[in-house]
Amino acid sequence: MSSLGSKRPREEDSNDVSRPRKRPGGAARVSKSETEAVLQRQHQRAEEARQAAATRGVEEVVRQHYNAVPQRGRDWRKTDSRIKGLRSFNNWIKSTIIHKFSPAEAEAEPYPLRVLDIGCGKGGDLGKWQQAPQPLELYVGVDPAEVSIEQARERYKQMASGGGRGGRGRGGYHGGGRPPTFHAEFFAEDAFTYSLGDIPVIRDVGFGPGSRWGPGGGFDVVSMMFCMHYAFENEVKAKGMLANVAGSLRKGGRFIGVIPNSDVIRSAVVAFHAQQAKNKPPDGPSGKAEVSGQRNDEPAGSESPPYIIGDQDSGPPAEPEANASTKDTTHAKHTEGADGSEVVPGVTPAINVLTEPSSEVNGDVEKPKADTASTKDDRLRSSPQRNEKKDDEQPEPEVAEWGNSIYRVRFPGDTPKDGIFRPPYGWKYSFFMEEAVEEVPEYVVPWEAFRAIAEDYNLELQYRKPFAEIWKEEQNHPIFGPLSERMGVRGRDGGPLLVSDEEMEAASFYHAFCFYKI
Ligand SMILES: C[S@@+](CC[C@H](N)C(=O)[O-])C[C@H]1O[C@@H](n2cnc3c(N)ncnc32)[C@H](O)[C@@H]1O
Repeated sequence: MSSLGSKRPREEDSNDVSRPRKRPGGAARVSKSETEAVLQRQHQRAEEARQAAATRGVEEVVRQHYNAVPQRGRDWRKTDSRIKGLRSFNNWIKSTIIHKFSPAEAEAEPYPLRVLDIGCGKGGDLGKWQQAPQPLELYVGVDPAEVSIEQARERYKQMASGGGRGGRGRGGYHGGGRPPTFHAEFFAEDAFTYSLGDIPVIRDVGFGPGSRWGPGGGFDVVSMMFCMHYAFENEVKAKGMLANVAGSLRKGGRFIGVIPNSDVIRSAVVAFHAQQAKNKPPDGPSGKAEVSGQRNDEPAGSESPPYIIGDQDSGPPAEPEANASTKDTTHAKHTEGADGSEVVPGVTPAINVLTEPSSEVNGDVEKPKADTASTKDDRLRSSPQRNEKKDDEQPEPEVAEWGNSIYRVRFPGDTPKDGIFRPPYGWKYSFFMEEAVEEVPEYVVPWEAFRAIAEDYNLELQYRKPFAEIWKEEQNHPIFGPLSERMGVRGRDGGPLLVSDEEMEAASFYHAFCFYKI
């Protein structure tokens, strides 16, 4: 498997072979120098382990987290889950996006789809693809969490043996019921670091940049549900991810997905800074460096270089991040803009001001580091206690944090005052979602910057919408309306919404998108 960026880490053979213990009393014959040597080796090993843990990549943290998420049965998810409304709603959104963007282009000649699901997890979307309006012939699932991949394989096998539940008549779009009509393969692979062109079935279908002289990829749809934000740790990963997406798609193919909405993040961050300014004593400077869309590694006051797409070291222009309501028209360019202080309608997260150890370096603000997420305990440290300042202590910087009893977002350090994240990579926050995500590091995907970079890969924006708007627009659709009832988003016969306000606020953190490969 070739690497897109770095070299594949080799799995070292474990040297941890237990030796037989010395018999009792044997220690007495070990000399002092031998004991010292053993202690020194132990010390060295402990130090190596500490260093390994400190440098453990974010991908490793994410992989381990998803591997450890228990697989719960559908009955549990439908009855015992505290967030069953949110689960149903998110599944309905995914089904709707899959349905909307995998129709036959030439209705007269429908052909079976080839779908690549990057970050497929435990195969939760297999049933949705089974129920897509256009039949599939091939589904390829890729995810670095090998336990999840095994569970996805098992799920497909169960579907193939007719063991799935639900189906169109019983539970909507996410069960199966009928054996799948398509062939499926699953691979444990990091799709941001390694080229997917090395996976035999993907190579067979077709993989490559493509040009007007030759073919590109052979997939009709690449799907990335709740996954792409992990790629924005750095430029190499984000572009590695895009090279895999674009390399897999045929001309005219679609790239669909859902991710956290940077407009929501920006609104929350801007509101946080506004609150900070209000709390500031009226006289005198705060002494705090202001982060206002300037690269963190530049001296304060220097001008940002012009943004060149694809240039390793350039950030995007002070991006007027798009208003999230792009028109749903094929090939429509995303043109709406919004000023930096806009708050996404209907989504004004409550901001908590917590304190955190300083990330300021020499008056400049250090960009969030790509290290592991802070622990839940860190997160729950109460602000009043930490605000107790002794006279000789420097005031601790405060960090943006918001959420409710279901979800929580928290930046570990400073954030740009205008909510514009430049450069567009590496803006880490920790994310907690009840029953689903335990304090995993995620990265802001600054939308306009991402859209511009995607164009470099011949991916043109076709659709982008926040979840809440999708619900508003599609709830009475002749297909998606009844589907929402079958999936438990609302009661039967146009009954009440079964998603609580807190669940809807958590869902409103996300938006969905579709790009078109030109
Ligand atoms: C929130 S889960 C979503 C799973 C599934 N798409 C869904 O919607 O239910 C995010 C998934 O992204 C996967 N992921 C994280 N880093 C990845 C990478 N480098 N390549 C591919 N998948 C990745 C995780 O392992 C995890 O399964």
